[in-house]
Amino acid sequence: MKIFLVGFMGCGKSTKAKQLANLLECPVIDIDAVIVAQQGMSIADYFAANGEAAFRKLENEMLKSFDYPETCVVATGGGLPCYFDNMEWMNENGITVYLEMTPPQLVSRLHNREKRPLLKGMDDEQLLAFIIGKLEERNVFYHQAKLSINSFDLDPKTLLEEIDRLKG
Ligand SMILES: Nc1ncnc2c1ncn2[C@@H]1O[C@H](COP(=O)(O)OP(=O)(O)O)[C@@H](O)[C@H]1O
Ligand SMILES: O=C(O)C1=C[C@@H](OP(=O)(O)O)[C@@H](O)[C@H](O)C1
Ligand SMILES: [Mg+2]
Repeated sequence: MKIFLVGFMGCGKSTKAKQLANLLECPVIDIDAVIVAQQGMSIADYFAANGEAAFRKLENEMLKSFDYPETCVVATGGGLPCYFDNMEWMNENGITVYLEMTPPQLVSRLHNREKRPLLKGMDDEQLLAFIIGKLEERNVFYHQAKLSINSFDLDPKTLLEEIDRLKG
């Protein structure tokens, strides 16, 4: 079983992927971390050097070419499901889970904005407006996930139970 976690920046994909993988005793793959390791630079530096379009192409290639173990948990970047046929591909190759949060909940989790090039320099008010607008564009992709669940207070055991229920 491959579990793909999707959702907006700050919803907890990277953190929950590690927790779920711990519970399942399986490997965790964070696509952003794989890109950082392969490119030898941070996501922010990659954006600055090559631009967003190049990053989208790279994450698409990485998503599809990675040699996934049979059982694993995959944390995607917040934009990944919204480009090319990535969402469709994840639905064909595993169980997709949308970790949902309200815009104010997301703002409260996004302290480290310099690490995320799309959020660089924003104050709380600008960030809230940005999130509301971007979610409007992105929700159509995120909602293609097999399971949608609010992740603000979600403990990994409950998340795993919900995923197991889905598998039937
Ligand atoms: N349960 C939690 N309670 C408080 N802060 C959390 C919790 N889970 C994650 N965070 C923090 O929220 C931020 C976003 O989490 P992260 O896993 O990086 O999200 P994503 O990968 O979806 O962008 C990080 O600073 C992380 O430390
Ligand atoms: O939403 C996005 O477009 C992005 C989200 C980031 O990942 P996180 O969602 O883990 O922050 C990272 O891939 C990049 O900064 C772009
Ligand atoms: Mg992440």
